[in-house]
Amino acid sequence: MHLNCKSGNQKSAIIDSRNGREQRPHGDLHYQIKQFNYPNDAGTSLSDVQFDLKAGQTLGIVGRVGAGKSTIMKLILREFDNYDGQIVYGGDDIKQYALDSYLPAIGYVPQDSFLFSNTIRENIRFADPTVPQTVVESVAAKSDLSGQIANMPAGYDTQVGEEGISLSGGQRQRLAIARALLINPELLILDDALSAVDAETESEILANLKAERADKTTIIAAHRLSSVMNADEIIVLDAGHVVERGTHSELMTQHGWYQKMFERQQLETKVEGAVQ
Ligand SMILES: Nc1ncnc2c1ncn2[C@@H]1O[C@H](COP(=O)(O)OP(=O)(O)OP(=O)(O)O)[C@@H](O)[C@H]1O
Repeated sequence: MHLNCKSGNQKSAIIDSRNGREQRPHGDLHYQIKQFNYPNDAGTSLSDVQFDLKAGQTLGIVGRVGAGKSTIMKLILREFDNYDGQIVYGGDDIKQYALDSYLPAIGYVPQDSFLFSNTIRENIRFADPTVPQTVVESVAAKSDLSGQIANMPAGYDTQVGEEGISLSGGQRQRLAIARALLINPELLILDDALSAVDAETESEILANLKAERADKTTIIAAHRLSSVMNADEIIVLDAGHVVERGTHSELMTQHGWYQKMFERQQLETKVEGAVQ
């Protein structure tokens, strides 16, 4: 089972490769989708989406609501196989890997993650309950959650979920990132996973990830453009197409959606700061 797969998604019948490659994918990720339509959906959800990422690089994906950001990730996560195109990771088509080897190498953090009725510690080390406390503390620190846990009634033994305290949206997101980091994923996918975290905390977490994951790949989909501005490449999607691409500074000279949206968000941040 994939650690963070969204439940309830309509899935096509994906086939686990018999005699599939039983190896963790690592290295370059080549993504080339000519076309993808959801089963039973008349519209085209992705069309001509292409990018290449080397191990250690970060890709940012932005665009309006429903542009297709999550759909890009779903294909990497093998939720659907019925696309025209190819995704090659570590030299092999992702369909050639055994799912049990492939999926545990990917840390997927959605906007909302589930929380078990259990302690903070067990929630973080869900993927491997034998992991020592030092590792749990280390991933909590990288997710900027240590200080918050220290202030909870019983620290890492604090019960959360139905029978315990409830966490704020930002705390839940940080816990989900800690949970994903525990498996030291080759590819970390943050799918609007920092939306409830304030901008300052977000930049601390992103700086930690950059420092700690020098040879690992990260994909960040976000509405807040500050989440992706330090990415090696940013793609702007609209209705399943890539309409702009480049680094932050390149996109800021293109006078397109990215530049306008970035300036608008900067202004909103200033106004909010002045009101507070
Ligand atoms: N399981 C599904 N079946 C059919 N259509 C879907 C499914 N999931 C998403 N879609 C459609 O595909 C398109 C892209 O959706 P997607 O969730 O990838 O967008 P997004 O850019 O991630 O949006 P958001 O910013 O709201 O997260 C939308 O039109 C959406 O309605």
